[in-house]
Amino acid sequence: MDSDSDSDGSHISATPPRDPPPSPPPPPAAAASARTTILSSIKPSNKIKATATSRPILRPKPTKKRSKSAKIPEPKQPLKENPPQTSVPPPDLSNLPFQIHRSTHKISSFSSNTNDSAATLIPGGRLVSKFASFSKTRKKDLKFEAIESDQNDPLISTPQLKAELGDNDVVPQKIGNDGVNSSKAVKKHPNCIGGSVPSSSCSASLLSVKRVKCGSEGNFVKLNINGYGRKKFKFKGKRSNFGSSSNGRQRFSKRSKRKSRVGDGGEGEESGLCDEEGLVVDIKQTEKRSNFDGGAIEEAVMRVRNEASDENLVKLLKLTHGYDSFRDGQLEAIKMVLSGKSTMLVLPTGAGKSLCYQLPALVLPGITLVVSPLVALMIDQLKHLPPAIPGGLLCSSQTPEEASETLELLQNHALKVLFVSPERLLNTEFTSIFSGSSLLSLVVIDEAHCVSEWSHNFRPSYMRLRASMLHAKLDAKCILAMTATATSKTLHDVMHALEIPAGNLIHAAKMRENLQLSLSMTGRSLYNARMKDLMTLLKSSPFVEIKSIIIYCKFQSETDIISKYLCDNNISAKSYHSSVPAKDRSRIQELFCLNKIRVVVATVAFGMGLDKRDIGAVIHYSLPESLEEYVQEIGRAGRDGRFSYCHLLFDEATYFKMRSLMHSEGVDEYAVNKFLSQVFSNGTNSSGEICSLIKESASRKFDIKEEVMLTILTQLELGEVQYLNLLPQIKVTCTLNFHQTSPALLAAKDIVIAAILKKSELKDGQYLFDISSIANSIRVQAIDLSNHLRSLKFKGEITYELKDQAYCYTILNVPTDICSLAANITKWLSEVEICKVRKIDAMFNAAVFAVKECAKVDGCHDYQHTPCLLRKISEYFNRDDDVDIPNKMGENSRFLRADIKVFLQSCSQAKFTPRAVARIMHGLASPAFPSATWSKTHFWGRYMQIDFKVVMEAAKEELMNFVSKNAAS
Ligand SMILES: Nc1ncnc2c1ncn2[C@@H]1O[C@H](COP(=O)(O)OP(=O)(O)OP(=O)(O)O)[C@@H](O)[C@H]1O
Repeated sequence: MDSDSDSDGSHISATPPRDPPPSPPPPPAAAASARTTILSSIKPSNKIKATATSRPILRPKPTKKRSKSAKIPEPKQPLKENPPQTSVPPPDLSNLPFQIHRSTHKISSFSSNTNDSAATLIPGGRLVSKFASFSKTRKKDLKFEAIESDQNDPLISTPQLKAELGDNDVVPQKIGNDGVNSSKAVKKHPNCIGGSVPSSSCSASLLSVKRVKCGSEGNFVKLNINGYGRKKFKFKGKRSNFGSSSNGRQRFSKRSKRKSRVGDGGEGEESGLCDEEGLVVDIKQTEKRSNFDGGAIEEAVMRVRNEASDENLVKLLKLTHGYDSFRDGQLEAIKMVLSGKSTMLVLPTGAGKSLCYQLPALVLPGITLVVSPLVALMIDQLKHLPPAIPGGLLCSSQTPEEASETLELLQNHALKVLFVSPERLLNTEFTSIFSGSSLLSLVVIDEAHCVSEWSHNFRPSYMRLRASMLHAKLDAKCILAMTATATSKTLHDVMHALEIPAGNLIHAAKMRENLQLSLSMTGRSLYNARMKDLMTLLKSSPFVEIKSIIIYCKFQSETDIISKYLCDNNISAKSYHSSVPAKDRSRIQELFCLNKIRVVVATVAFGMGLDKRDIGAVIHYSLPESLEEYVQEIGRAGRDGRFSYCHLLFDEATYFKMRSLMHSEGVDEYAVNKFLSQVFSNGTNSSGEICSLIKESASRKFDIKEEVMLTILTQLELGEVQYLNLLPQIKVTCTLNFHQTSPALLAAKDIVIAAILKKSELKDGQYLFDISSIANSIRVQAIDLSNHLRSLKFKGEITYELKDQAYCYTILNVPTDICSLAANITKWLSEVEICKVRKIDAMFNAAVFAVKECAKVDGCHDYQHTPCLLRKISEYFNRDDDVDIPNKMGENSRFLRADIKVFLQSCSQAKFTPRAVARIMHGLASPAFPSATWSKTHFWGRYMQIDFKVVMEAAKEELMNFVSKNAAS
């Protein structure tokens, strides 16, 4: 396929040229003058009002009392002392599932040794190692902007905060609660909070956890994720054991989520310090930790084991987490799990789902395995484990040594909680640890909606998480599935896959009541208008007073433009998306958490695993893809229980663009057919030979996105007939050099090297070979071969480079009828595509309803539509997903067929499918038709407003005409 040619004839069309591209945002001066105009009309009202202009202009309200300049944002005051200044009556806080307290303490930072990355913690209070809080999101694809597959990528950068903030930002002198000057506040992994952790012996006996032998550096596991800061953790200052805080050494620890809520629980105000990963350190909590009574916990655990009564559980909660009571749904979920019942738990964002596995993990005899979709999330959750619960994680970025250290801890019963990605379950070495071992007590599926293709965030790797597989491979006795956002259809699907009985659903997904939802619609394609509206919004009350804001955008380019625009207008802002280097993303998150950046302008990549409690506003600069995404993102605001503000700016043009994007993963039966033929081209092989499919080239060849290929492969493994067995993905093309021993000598004592010499091609003195074919020739797993090469490299014998990430599998059954299999798979994928389109339609319709149709009763007024949006959200989550949602798409255009015809003539050398043509007409890039080439065509994105299916139908007809004409001539 010649997809790189852009025909000269593309300028000929039946329609006039498109609108000119949007002009850049106004210069700061212009914006400033606009601002002056707006400010001159300030009225003492905080309501958002429309001006006489056609575009809604949001008027700022003067700040009643501001003690500091806008540059140094004030910390929010305690709610009780300073209720939000809004015309909307503050919510009835007594209804909140938690009490609200605010810190009046100064936020400051402290120094740390930041170069090490780490991850596993074991009882004994040693910091096993430490890691940065953020990982790289590899995919640029919008849909998966926030999703990091452990299998695929995530680079975790190590923060260099001290260097980045400069010494001024470092607060090295901290006086411990015991009065001792702990001049070096050494950063610790929070799951191993130095002196504040209970005595190891108590913890170990309590949990029947064996202490692991440790070297001079203590119980240490290195986890230098993805090579960042690949240094051993160097402990600065005197290391203390569990309970050693009693020796007078003050420890600063990251404030865990539960710590922050200790303050909430009415135990006085927090003392907030920020550590270099941006998490607040709470001295009071550290005191709690140092008072941590392992013996008491052990007794409380025993009592719960004897009788899981409310009283016993509350006592345990108090001892482990410091909370006085459970929140809605928690106690019920914990009791279900403790009684061995698989449970589906739906709680809103920030409602405390983690606790529902943390306590059972402590009480249950075996290990709790937590499957999580993002490495960033795993890290976050590991950090927030209470000190009594030793945890670890396994991810693909670890070296084999690091991973085997964690595995050793696991097998030695030194871990109670282990975080893994779903891809880990492809690893038979890993799953074999559990099968038939009774090692595992509980499997937790975090973000369980990812299991369902009807969710807003379906992950192919999550498909693997079916009860049958979990029982068979892991010997899982009990499953806890958790999510904050799932429609009835998604829930049904997840519960079906995980075999959770309907009666075991705990659904307390009522939205938090401290979020005020407002929205405004901007004029069509008025890029500048939207930008100005945003600026006006930020200069208006209540946003002008808010010190911590996230602005969500759909496109990476938007985040860069907006953050620059805000900076030009004296608002400290940074853009955040998956193309920002991992290290910079880490830094941005840190600075945001330190309140050194007021606004983060981000794609969906930002937020997951972020527990910044004082985010006062979330602004959507463009429409979220679904109400699920909207709910998830606004859920970042107001985690401290304070009144917080969420504004949605939207417009029709962006809706059309995004609706088009919902079709970007669709596939044709033709492509699926070709793909399946390639997958099964090797036929069955009883010896279980490894087949591999290089992701990038296959994706281009079949014009199917990588994520979709994986979905198909997973379906082939998990469908009614098991056609294949997926193996972990690896890079298959290897270029190798020998260094110490001669190749022949090494081959004589190493079977792998012998095979390489036999099967590789010698090119410029380097040996070039395919990992899977070498593995097949000596009948080892590809992953084992890679590990073997790694160890030879470690010994200095060889160096090598790997490239070409590939899907690996073994074929179990070859389908008798590939065509009907392809038809079935395509039908299923097209239903998924329709479902995504419905989701964005539902989002758009809810927003349009609020703006245009809301009768402004029940408390809605001006731009503020909390009641009606909440109603729409609730209806959406409770109704059947299959209902058709009216949409604004055009049914046809009289120029469409003519334009397609001209386009096909002008690109006669390229091979198109109807979908490929429709994508180009909708301005959608695909692996075989990249935007770098095809966006140059005159027709790119011209028919975005015509329903994709209609364009595809027209393309099909024109292609048939074109082919028959060519055949005739
Ligand atoms: N019973 C409780 N009392 C007080 N605070 C609690 C309680 N349970 C949990 N919390 C706190 O609530 C916060 C949010 O908890 P958690 O991170 O588990 O929420 P979540 O439901 O997983 O949110 P998300 O869906 O955004 O990941 C944490 O700071 C946690 O410590």
